[in-house]
Amino acid sequence: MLAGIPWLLRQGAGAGVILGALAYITQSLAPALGNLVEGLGISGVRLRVSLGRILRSDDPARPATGRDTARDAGVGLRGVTFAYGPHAEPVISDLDLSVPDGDHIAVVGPSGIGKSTLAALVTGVLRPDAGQIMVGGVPADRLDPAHRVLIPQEAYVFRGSLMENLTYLAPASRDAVDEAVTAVGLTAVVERLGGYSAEIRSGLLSPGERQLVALARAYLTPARLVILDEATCHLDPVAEARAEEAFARRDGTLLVIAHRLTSALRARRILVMDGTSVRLGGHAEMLAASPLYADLVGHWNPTDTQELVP
Ligand SMILES: Nc1ncnc2c1ncn2[C@@H]1O[C@H](COP(=O)(O)OP(=O)(O)OP(=O)(O)O)[C@@H](O)[C@H]1O
Repeated sequence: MLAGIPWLLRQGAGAGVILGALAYITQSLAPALGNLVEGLGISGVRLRVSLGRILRSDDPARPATGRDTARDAGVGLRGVTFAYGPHAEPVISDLDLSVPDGDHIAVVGPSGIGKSTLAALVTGVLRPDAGQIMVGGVPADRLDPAHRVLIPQEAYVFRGSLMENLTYLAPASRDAVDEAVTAVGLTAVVERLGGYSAEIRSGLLSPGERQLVALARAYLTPARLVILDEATCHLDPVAEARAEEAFARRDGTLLVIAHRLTSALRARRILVMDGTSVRLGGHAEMLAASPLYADLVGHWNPTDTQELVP
């Protein structure tokens, strides 16, 4: 998709790392790349250099940063097909999907089936080879980034104060920050660090704590379409439930790429991607309609912390 992607893949960057980083670029974090301190599964310096090249690229395939205003946070896909190259097998094939404004959907499926790719398409980071993706009546790649926020698995924090990290995407009052911190379950971290003026530096935060910061940062934006792409995978199940429920209570549409089956049970509807078909429905409906989902539920032990990889 981008000139830098093959280079990044050769350096060992996974799809999630690349998509997450590109999503952050389209979410206005580009100026902070120079201060990127951690959250990367590969060499931060090498990734930074490559992303710098991508940002300077005149490649027309580069992610769009549109400015169109959505009328709501509904998502519609019609006949969407996407492959990672002209000769590659499509990851998404002729997909139709309608997610009304205010819906809460969990996306479930085996590793490598295309869940992050779907998230990147809806976010406008990737463009479909065929078909159309609309958010609130606007093509996804022309949407003003302020209308949606993607929180990828790789949670980025930056050199600067905790407050700067939390309010990077949108300015917020102290009360709003307090509310977001309480809602996603970041309070204990703020207390441990000694308050919002604490300086964030490499090694200070665990992966789970970085995810909580990224979640609170997203919670503070006005975006009404929120996409959590395994954004809580480093949290324990209780912390994950708290953070996810905070976003479910928030006004707008929530798409959760599920890391644990509990995310599916919390959602209003479940999108099951199993390679041959994509089905959408409630828990009971999916149990009856999707052998893959029934299998996942059948093997699920509510007392353990197993992940959603069949
Ligand atoms: N940048 C890329 N270039 C080429 N192929 C890619 C790229 N990113 C993803 N893929 C491939 O596309 C397919 C779907 O990947 P994707 O990351 O969307 O799956 P996923 O369901 O999110 O997986 P996981 O649950 O492991 O995160 C996989 O076969 C993957 O190897």
